[in-house]
Amino acid sequence: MTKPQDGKEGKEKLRVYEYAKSLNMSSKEIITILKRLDTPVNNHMSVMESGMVSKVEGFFRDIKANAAAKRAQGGQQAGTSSARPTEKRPEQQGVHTIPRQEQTQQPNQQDRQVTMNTTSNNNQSSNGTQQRSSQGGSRNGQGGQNRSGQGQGRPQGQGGGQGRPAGQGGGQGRPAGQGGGQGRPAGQGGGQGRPAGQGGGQGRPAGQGGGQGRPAGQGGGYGGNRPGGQGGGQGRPAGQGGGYGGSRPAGQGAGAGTASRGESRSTAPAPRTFGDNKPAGGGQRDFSRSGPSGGAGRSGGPGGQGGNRRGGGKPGGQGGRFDDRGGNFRSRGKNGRGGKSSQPQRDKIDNTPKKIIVRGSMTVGELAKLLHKDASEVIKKLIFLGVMATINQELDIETIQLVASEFKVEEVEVKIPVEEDDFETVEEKDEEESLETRAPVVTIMGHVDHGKTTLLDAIRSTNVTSGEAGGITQHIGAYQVEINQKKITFLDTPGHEAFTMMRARGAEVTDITIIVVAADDGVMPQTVEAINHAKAAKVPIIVAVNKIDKPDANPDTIKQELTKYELVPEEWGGDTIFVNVSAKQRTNLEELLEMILLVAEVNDYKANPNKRARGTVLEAELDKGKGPVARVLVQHGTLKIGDAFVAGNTFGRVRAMINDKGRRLKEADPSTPVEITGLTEVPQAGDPFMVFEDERKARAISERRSIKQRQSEMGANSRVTLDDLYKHIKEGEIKDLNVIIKADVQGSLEALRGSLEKIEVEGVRVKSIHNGVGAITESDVALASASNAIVIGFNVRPESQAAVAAEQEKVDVRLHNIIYNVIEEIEQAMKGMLDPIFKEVVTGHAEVRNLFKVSKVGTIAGCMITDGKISRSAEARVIRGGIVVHQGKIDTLKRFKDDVKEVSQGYECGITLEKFNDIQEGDIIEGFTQEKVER
Ligand SMILES: Nc1nc2c(ncn2[C@@H]2O[C@H](COP(=O)(O)OP(=O)(O)OP(=O)(O)O)[C@@H](O)[C@H]2O)c(=O)[nH]1
Repeated sequence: MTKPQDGKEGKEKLRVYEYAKSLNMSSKEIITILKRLDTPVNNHMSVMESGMVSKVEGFFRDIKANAAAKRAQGGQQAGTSSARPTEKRPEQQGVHTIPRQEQTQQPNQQDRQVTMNTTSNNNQSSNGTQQRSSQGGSRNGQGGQNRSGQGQGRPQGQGGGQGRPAGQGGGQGRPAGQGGGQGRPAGQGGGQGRPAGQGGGQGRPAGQGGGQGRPAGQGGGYGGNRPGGQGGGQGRPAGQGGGYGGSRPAGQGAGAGTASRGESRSTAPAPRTFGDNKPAGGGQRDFSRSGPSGGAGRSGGPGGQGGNRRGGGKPGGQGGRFDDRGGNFRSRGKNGRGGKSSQPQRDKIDNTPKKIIVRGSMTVGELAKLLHKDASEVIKKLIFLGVMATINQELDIETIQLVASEFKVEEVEVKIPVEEDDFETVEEKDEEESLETRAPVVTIMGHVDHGKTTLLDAIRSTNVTSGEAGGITQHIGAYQVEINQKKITFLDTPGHEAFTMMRARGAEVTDITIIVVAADDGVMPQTVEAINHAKAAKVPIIVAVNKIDKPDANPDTIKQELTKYELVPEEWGGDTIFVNVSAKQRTNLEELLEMILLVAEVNDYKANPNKRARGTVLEAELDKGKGPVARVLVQHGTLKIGDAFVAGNTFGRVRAMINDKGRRLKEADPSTPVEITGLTEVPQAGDPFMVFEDERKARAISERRSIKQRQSEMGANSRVTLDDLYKHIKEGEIKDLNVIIKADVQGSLEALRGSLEKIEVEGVRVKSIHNGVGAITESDVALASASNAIVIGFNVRPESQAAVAAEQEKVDVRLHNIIYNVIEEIEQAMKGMLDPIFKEVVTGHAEVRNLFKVSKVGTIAGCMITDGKISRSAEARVIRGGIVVHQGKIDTLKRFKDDVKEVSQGYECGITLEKFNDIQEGDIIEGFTQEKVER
């Protein structure tokens, strides 16, 4: 009692909930007590006036006094021996057992119970808890009595023995400890049926239960008006009945079940119970029921009532179902008012998972299942979160996370499955902060003999001698050099064939290209090819003017020539970096490397190293010793030993990894080239590579990919051909037709290119991505394949290998010998590319006769259709005095209150226009549509 006072003193205004808290009680309990004391309050936030506090305290004192009296009485009735168990042992058991609910969910209650129990032994304590306890105590006391009353009825040992073992019996329904005291000693009564210990745990706190039906202690409740004591005995322990509202005095209940209600109910059940193994004291059912209610009864009190009712309500026989019926109990508890708060917890085992894995959106029902909850519980949470949802409603991941956190799920792991079979097409978006700078990947291209290989070797050996003294570089398709503490990765397959082949396979590996031009030779056909390949790939170009050591070297001529290909040196106002080098003499190599770093810095190449690896197979072969080996460039994530992966249509597990220096690696981060073993088959260069969680999955994916590839090889190709150009354009919104022109002589080449590039019909134009004199080569086909281009041969034929490649890659090669035919063919194909022509068709007119201004809707024009019809889907223009004042869409079209699709001549209708409210009486609304016209 001091507590509440303290609380009050501490604050100006003491709210009900604060006061309740200080007593370790619920607000509802306090509100109920206040009501009984004729000082009703509205809710838990109401202010406790000082008078109220003292009233409540007085109330508690009365109860304590009553309880003490009853205890004394009970003691006499039951005899000391039986009384003891009730008060001490059983209670204690109960307390221990019960905690199962309370420990997990309501520690306070546990405390309360304990206190209560204690209090029953020590009624004198004066603080809030004790008050409660004291109530409890009284109940217990009663229970004790009741039980004891019963105790006689059924021998302690017996009842429990059979029906439920004392230890257990209390079990859920009700804690053995309590009621048991006398009626059946915990130890005994419980017997088999249900262990006292347990029962208590869940059903109701040991301390209370009053052994059987319902713990006497409870009955006492706050102020029961009816003599529960007696009835309690068998039917239901008096104690409970008492509860708050109980009309009978709790204290008494115990007895023989005399209580008016007690009897009727209790008696009926009792027999069964007994018969069934339960100790006489209380029918099992009674027990059980009462147990729950009473027990629950929050040690202190309210439970009591519920207990009574229940006890009575259901015959003992049910007791056996304790466990299963938790739910029932609970709900009844509520109805009965008693122990509302504790009861739900009793039955509830918190089986909410600590962690859930979410793989995309799911329905409310699915989420409920995942959370081990009823859908209704999830829906309830959603309502709290402001989302009205049905069981079948889809929830997005964010909402799922919110709901999960509401249920106190500690971790929600979101695993969005990627379209795993076509993993190369899936673009993984990384958070900006997860990205780290990676080394640029460089490819060297250029004309034959201009020094590509020499340059690559020079760069590599420069690096070897400087950083990797004595190291022997391995050929693994690429190597890394380090300059100024920054790495650069070079693909060591020179030439644009490999580059384009990669691109044709969808692998965008290169970040920067170096076009090598020999200063003594100048720009040659393959130089141009290389430039075109790089441009088609939209990769920055650095020009390395090589062989400047040669006496006839003339770098400026090279610069001059390259301006034709839009490669203008910076010093001439362009943006292309030119570096004069001598691969042979290793002149200016550092400057070249620095320029690469500069371009890299500008482009800020980044990747997320902290995820599973993805990359591209640079080369692969069957090694006699190692089996299939693949040289892979890791582009995203980090590749680790033991990772299961798919490479193209093959799969494997990384057994060993070596880098370009021949060192064994355990991990390879982005831009690192590595040679890996552990494949089951040999993939192809350019194949995409990706790590999966396990080998089984990797195998399944690779198998599906193989099947798919075979199917697509048999099926239609996806390359652009003149025949299905229109279809491709429609699907892909292609607005340029890429062509590669090969001709017999420069003159006809220029003529053809000029004519084709002039074809430009309404935004669609021909783009010559590469042209040259001579036969159609494999490289032309590869470029066409990579760039979705058509190859036009004028008076030339494809080389045999190119023909095969074109066949394989499904590249459309058109061979002509009359320029006019080429142009006509291309023009026709392009017609399909044109956007359709639309013609406006006026559907009708409406005259605005009335205006209705409706807030939130805007101005509704009450119209009469004067001719034709107006459709909801049509566009409309507003004509005022012959002038068009607005053109836009119709928002709503109504006949009376109904939305309609169209209204015809002679009918009235209401029209609102999208984003236009300035309509006036007398305006004419003209409805019109756009119709497609064939070209
Ligand atoms: N004087 C001089 N000769 C060079 C230089 N770079 C390369 N060479 C020579 O040019 C010839 C061709 O060099 P490569 O490196 O094989 O040229 P490439 O472009 O790789 O040739 P392909 O592999 O046939 O395409 C070799 O004899 C080199 O020694 C240089 O900077 N100065």
